[in-house]
Amino acid sequence: MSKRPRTLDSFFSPPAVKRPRQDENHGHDDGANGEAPPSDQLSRHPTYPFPIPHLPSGIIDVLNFAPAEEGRLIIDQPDLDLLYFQPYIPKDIQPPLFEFLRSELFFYKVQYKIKRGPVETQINTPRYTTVFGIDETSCFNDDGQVVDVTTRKPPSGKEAYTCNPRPIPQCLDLLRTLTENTTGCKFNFALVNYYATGDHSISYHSDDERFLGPDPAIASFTLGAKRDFLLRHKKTPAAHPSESKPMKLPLASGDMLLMRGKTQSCWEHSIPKRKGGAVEKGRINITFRRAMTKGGTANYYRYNVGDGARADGGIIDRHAATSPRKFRIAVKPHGALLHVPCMLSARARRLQMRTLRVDQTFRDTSKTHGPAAYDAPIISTPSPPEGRSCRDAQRGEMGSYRQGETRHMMGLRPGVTERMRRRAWNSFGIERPLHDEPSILFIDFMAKIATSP
Ligand SMILES: O=C(O)CCC(=O)C(=O)O
Ligand SMILES: [Fe+2]
Repeated sequence: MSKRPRTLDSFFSPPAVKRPRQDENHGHDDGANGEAPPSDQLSRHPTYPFPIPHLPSGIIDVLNFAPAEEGRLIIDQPDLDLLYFQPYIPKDIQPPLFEFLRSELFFYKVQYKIKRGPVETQINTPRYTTVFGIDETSCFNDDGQVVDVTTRKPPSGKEAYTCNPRPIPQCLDLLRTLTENTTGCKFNFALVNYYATGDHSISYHSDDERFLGPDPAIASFTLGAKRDFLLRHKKTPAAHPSESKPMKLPLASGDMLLMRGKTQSCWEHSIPKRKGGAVEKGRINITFRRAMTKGGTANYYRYNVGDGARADGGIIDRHAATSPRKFRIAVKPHGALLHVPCMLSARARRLQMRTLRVDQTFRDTSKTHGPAAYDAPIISTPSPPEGRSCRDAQRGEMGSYRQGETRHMMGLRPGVTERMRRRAWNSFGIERPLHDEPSILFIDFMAKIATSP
């Protein structure tokens, strides 16, 4: 990290939104203080906008008891072959796993154009998505490079990928392996949908693309809010409507539905919009699939990550649901000042404070800048110890906010109790408060700004 200029203005200038380099020292403690997660606890890849933490061991331990229930066969309709686990993921870890994935994965709201005849239509995907994995023809070598499975060389020329495939991070790969063991199926893709509100949906479709091969098996997990999953037989000349009836499965947190056999070729499924408080807490759906060809990989990245997976390096595009930004906190012995340069458009954006973690490490400014040169204390303002969100701030708990500006500050009141300070620091992943440290410390961290739908 370069030295910061000393003026207040320069401190307040929004940090550049840049793509983290792979060799950046994410989450690594420089040894000065604190216990940021060790680097081997993160899944990293140049295609990731930011590293993804490994699953906490508490979740892994319980996950190993999955499936929580035996699967129930649903084969009583023509061409339907479902195995339904209610639930698959043990109850105790459903909420933390949901929260973990929601805050640690990066999601996109993809837009794309389709052409029907001369008419071009823009589609706005009505949910957040993200995808990891690569088809059967290739894999990632130990350096994270995409290589052909037989030659072990990067595919080139006509064989080259038009997207940047992303390896499945540890937190999803553990679940993928468990699912393979339970089902006897092979999966190389993890496609994640995040339905943040009841307005989010997926319309009737079937996952019958040729690149999945004939009669594909797809394992589909639910975490968070319960949502109805509708199924109906496709209208084909051979189908007799009287022989099959539409179905509704109220998929609840932890459930896993394995769709296999002719389910994709003969049936369609959807998650319709729903109203009501319960759906507003959001639902994550993870599907594991197996793609056979490069075309499958390109298709999945195009529709689930959009420009985020372009081979030319574009990562976080404007459709990103959660954009990682680097922020900076200045900690004084008697309080903390959090300066959050976020492009806040009133109710549209929320700072996901819970998703913060220390990215770089603290820096003792008495050595690098000299505390006298730093005038941050003047912006010290009352706010809740863990100033949760910009909305808190708008209720008057935020101090220095100038209309039309892209800067926000939330701070701990000077003189907060040791306990409050400890909590605040803990919320940034710092276990040991630096209360006897006389100088201002800077902590750089990543936060995600979620754009509400
Ligand atoms: O959210 C779900 O349960 C279904 C998702 C789905 O059908 C898909 O991603 O293809
Ligand atoms: Fe689907």
